[in-house]
Amino acid sequence: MAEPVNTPMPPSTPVPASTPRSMSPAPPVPNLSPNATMSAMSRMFPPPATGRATPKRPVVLHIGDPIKYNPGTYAEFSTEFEVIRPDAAERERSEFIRALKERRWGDFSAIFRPFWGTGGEMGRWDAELIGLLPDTVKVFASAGAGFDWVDTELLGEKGIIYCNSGLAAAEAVADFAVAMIISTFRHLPWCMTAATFPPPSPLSTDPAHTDARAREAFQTCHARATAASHNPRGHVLGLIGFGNIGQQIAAKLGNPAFGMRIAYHDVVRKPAALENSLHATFQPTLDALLQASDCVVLATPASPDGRPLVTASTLARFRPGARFVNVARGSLVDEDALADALETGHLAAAALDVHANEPRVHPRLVRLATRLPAFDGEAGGETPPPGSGRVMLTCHNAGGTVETHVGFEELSMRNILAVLRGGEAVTAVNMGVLKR
Ligand SMILES: O=CC(=O)O
Repeated sequence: MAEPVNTPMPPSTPVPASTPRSMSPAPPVPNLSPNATMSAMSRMFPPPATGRATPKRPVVLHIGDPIKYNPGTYAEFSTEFEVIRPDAAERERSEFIRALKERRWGDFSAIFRPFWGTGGEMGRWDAELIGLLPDTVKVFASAGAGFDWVDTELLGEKGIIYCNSGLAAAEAVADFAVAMIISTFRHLPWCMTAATFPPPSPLSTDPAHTDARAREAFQTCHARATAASHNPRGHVLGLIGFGNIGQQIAAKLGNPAFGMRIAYHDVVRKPAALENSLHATFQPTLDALLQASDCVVLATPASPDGRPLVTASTLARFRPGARFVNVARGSLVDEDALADALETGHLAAAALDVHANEPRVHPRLVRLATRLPAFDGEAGGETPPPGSGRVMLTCHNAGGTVETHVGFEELSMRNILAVLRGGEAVTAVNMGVLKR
């Protein structure tokens, strides 16, 4: 049964630290400070002043968890609209389809998904689901930056505006990317694995540090990681995608902070004023970017056809010893080819927050992340052998902060308020294909 939600908010379950982010073409980088308050967010995404009373309140279909962080905006939202929230069972695909077919929720005007971790139970928003939406739907506003799970073009053909929330996630993703980029220069997975090696057995009473293998792992890493580690300063950071996230990464790692030299490639060159303010050099082709970069970062949406951008042939064009970071989508990378490039040492290191078959992480990459480099006895030299301990792997966490979720909720509501009041959406992504 649908849960009526025009009542005070129930406490909701904690928001999973899943991950939002957007690589969509960027408006100017907003000041989404970690301390952004509800009212600050409201100022950032103000509703247009075109509200008009309607005799019957438009219906909003709210999929996923109840609102948790923005009671003020929600009070406005739920006064203006009749909000219907299908329960978890109704959100399963077969039941969701049945409900749409029998018009269980009537002629709703908007779809509202405020969280990334819930509200996706019905699976991909493809022709099957979109074809069942009533003609009254005008806007679908969702948490999350990526929209590879929804056919935004088809929504546009039906006259439905799709709004993402990448703007709210950009700072969190960029911060996480900074950590990952530094990891590729300093081999943090190796340092961390060595410090905790061997993992203590639950039955052992022997503290790890008395284990000879633990001492050896520590001392080897302490002595040898130096030869493989570099300061990011002066190295070229090559960003594939220069939307909100790419720009924020550039701002955090370029001059004067970390002193990296910023290069980027995107489908559309950014205005000179923006390039100048971020000291960013445009590379007109992907090849040119790869050949110029010491560390390549993916910050671009998934390919519409789901095909990888980073393949064996792309990897062959990276500089020998380059580093690679992915905070975009796992589907953009051929993971076997990446494992090959790390095992041969063509790439020095990688850091991957996203994976092609989440929640499964590619076993070759896991091995590369968790095995300590095996030195070839005393004769092994200073440089560690390629591959092992050179990959940082995380669980699609980059965008997952409280501040991001505060922004997701607020921005999704602001988008719906704007469109249903007859104004402009704040973060529409499919206006180019919208049939009115
Ligand atoms: O990956 C998460 C998102 O798309 O926001």
